[in-house]
Amino acid sequence: MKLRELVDGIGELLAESSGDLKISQITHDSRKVQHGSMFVAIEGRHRDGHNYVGCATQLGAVCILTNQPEKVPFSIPICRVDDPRKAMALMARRLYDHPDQKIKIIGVTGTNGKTTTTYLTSSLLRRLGTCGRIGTLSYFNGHSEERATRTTPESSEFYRCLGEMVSNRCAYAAVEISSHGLMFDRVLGLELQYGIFTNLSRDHLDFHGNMESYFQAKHRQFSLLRRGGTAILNWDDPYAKRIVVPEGRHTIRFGQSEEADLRFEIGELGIKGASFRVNFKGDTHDFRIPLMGEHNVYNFTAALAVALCEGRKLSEIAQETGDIRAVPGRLELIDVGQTFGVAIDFAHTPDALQSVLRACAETNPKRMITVFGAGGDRDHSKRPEMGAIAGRYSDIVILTTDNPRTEDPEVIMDMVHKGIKRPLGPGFIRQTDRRQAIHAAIHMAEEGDLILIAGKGHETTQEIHGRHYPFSDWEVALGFIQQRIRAKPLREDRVDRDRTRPPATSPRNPASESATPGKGASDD
Ligand SMILES: CC(=O)N[C@H]1[C@@H](OP(=O)(O)OP(=O)(O)OC[C@H]2O[C@@H](n3ccc(=O)[nH]c3=O)[C@H](O)[C@@H]2O)O[C@H](CO)[C@@H](O)[C@@H]1O[C@H](C)C(=O)N[C@@H](C)C(=O)N[C@H](CCC(=O)O)C(=O)O
Ligand SMILES: Nc1ncnc2c1ncn2[C@@H]1O[C@H](COP(=O)(O)OP(=O)(O)OP(=O)(O)O)[C@@H](O)[C@H]1O
Ligand SMILES: N[C@H](CCC[C@H](N)C(=O)O)C(=O)O
Ligand SMILES: [Mg+2]
Repeated sequence: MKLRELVDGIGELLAESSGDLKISQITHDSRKVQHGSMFVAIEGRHRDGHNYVGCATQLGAVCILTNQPEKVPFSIPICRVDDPRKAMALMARRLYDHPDQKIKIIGVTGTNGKTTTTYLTSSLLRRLGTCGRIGTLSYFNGHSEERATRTTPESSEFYRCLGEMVSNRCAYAAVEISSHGLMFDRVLGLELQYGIFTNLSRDHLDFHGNMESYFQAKHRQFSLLRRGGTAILNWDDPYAKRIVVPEGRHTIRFGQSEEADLRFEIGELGIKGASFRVNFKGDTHDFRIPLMGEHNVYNFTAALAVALCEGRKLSEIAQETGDIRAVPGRLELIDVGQTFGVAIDFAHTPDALQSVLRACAETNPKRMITVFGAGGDRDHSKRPEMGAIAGRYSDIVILTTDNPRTEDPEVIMDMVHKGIKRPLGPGFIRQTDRRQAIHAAIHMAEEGDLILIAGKGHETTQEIHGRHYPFSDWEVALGFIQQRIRAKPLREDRVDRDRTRPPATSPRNPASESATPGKGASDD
């Protein structure tokens, strides 16, 4: 696209003569610059993008988008704007030819359940057309999957990915919209056909300060709904009632509340999944999904709302839920025939941990063993709460390290420890090394016990001081279970190989055989 067309009405070209330049790509990251790129220089919290203008130019950038042209000492065409992130979003949307006008976008916001809901939505829509996805696990453009950098990437990547979905003839895109994404204008300009609100609970207060600001950030998603679009709200969450849906948009309230338009009633919850009855506009059907926990019934119902709006029938969807698969790292069971259960889950907020521990309790384990920690450089206030919840629902708590990032793991663990409210001993172990913590859980487990390894889910690395060390809870746990099986063979009839995923399926860095921090570290 010509530079002049891209900039028109959004910014000011400092040398009008450069208007005919062709721009092929737009990026905020000098490392991703290609020949023909517009480089957006952003002054961030840690680094100043202007320091990378030289590098961007060498890599082929042909124009710089900035609010501080005086910081660009090179003779390169400059576009001046007031806010580079906002301008980048509007220009990226233009460069990729307004992809949100060509496919229906389903935005999902909320503290927990976004990733699961986007997967379920794309699964329920697949008979109507391909559904792309943007979120924590990966970006799927309808043809190939790329490793995710953020849950909601910067607008340059976000719109590029939507553009690829259009080229790959996707009919839909299910996208996770994080509160950071909304605050940093990563999805500015986007028009949503559907806006889902899953729930709101404590998280990210390091960034938002308090729950009210956090809610207001999430609330922004609903201003993106296009006329005729639909807000899909979890009516059992008190925050949903405060969401103001703009005029000319529809609303579907889902949940167990009498007031819900799409109402469900839980039947049975257990290790094999959930059964429940759904009522929508007088039509009632029984559902059974192979996902554990009431929280997954909420996620499923949100996805169901989209499918129903798109014309699918409750009766036909009820017939096809058997092939739904667990999302990687979300209550994924490892079952290679051992006599105790092992579940891997991404719970890293108090509410998620409580939901997942409740789901585990519904399977009536002999003893509940929980291995978990809290991430560094993230909301401190959630740490003791997570400790309290783990203590409340577990017979044995093994407190360990998550991604400490730049923090001291012992300090993080001290904060979680405060909430656990039980003495160190057989019911409460502190083990800083996550690998050793998982080892301890697997070697103490007895027949009928259930081990939950929470916090890292699908992640295949552990982040320590800016370096990512290969580490996969799945692989580490599987290795120790197999070690135990070799030591004492288990009953053949319990082997369920279908529930054992092949190693390192994650789109992120595959973890190496050895999951020991210190080996094979990579820079961020
Ligand atoms: C708080 C936050 O979200 N910060 C994000 C923000 O950082 P920042 O504005 O401070 O940027 P910076 O790191 O100082 O860099 C400034 C500029 O220099 C550029 N740069 C930097 C280095 C270089 O070599 N070349 C270069 O061009 C950067 O691309 C950037 O444009 O912009 C950066 C560039 O896009 C992001 O990498 C960074 O994410 C940080 C690392 C992060 O951890 N974010 C998390 C909290 C996040 O966004 N999470 C949400 C929610 C997760 C969820 O709950 O699901 C998400 O959507 O992922
Ligand atoms: N509807 C829900 N309510 C409460 N907890 C949930 C719900 N759905 C999932 N969880 C819990 O939250 C964890 C993360 O789920 P998921 O990845 O779907 O959420 P997310 O909102 O995408 O999270 P993130 O913000 O980290 O990307 C799960 O592993 C589970 O423990
Ligand atoms: N999307 C989440 C991921 C947290 C994962 C958890 N393992 C941790 O490190 O806290 C975040 O950025 O807060
Ligand atoms: Mg997610």
